[in-house]
Amino acid sequence: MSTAAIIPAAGLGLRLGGETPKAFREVGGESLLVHAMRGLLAATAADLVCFVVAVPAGTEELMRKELQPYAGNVPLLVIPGGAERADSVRAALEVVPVDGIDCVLVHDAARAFVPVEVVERVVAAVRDGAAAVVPVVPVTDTIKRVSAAGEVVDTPDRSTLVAVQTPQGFDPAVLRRAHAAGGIGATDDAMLCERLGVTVVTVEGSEDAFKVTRPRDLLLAEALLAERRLV
Ligand SMILES: Nc1ccn([C@@H]2O[C@H](COP(=O)(O)OP(=O)(O)OP(=O)(O)O)[C@@H](O)[C@H]2O)c(=O)n1
Ligand SMILES: C[C@](O)(CO)[C@H](O)COP(=O)(O)O
Repeated sequence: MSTAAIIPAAGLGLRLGGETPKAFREVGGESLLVHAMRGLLAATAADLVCFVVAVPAGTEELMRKELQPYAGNVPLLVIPGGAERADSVRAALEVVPVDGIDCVLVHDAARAFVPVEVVERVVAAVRDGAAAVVPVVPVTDTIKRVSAAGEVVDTPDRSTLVAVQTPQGFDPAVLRRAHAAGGIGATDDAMLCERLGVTVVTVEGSEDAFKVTRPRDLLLAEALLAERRLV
């Protein structure tokens, strides 16, 4: 059986700023898009990659041809994104084949530097029978719930909190059912599965799987790549 990887990369990157869409911002001479794909391919965790991108209509095939050399023989799909991240993932689910695929990874292009071992842990957990799997890291700040007025409502016990990353791994049928049920405000795909009552399993993530969101994250990404080149 095979693994299909969906790489949501169609965001506007508003918090990052700049003219170039976030997924195409380069770090170490390569785009976040390519870095993200490399991480999945290094874990031999993608037999098909579907990029969901924000490019001018009709240029998807050109983008696919530009990306294909980085993917070797792994077939690529490139499709336009949707208004929200969940819409982009849902669009990918409509083109990713059903037959022969027993694991779907959904991996943010913005989390371009996820270590191979995290990807491997996610895939292994899906292959071990988990319907939904998320990589997580401990929370280091105290997190408080606040009211609309900005007043603290309560402080969840930090030991019960984790920060969730990608790639998230799924049984394809469960992920499709979760997206079909939909619901607004889902900031990750696991959340849609939770709404169906699906058990979501956690595996150890990594600080290196941070999400490039703000300008300072690009500095961190450059430092991370430099560090990796030293070892
Ligand atoms: N409509 C959208 C929104 C987001 N994404 C992707 O989902 C991932 C996580 O989203 P985020 O980090 O929020 O990216 P942006 O939405 O681009 O960032 P911002 O909120 O700052 O605009 C990114 O790889 C982004 O490209 C997507 O494919 N389609
Ligand atoms: C999917 C995600 O990376 C898990 O932490 C995160 O929810 C994406 O949020 P964003 O606001 O779309 O960056």
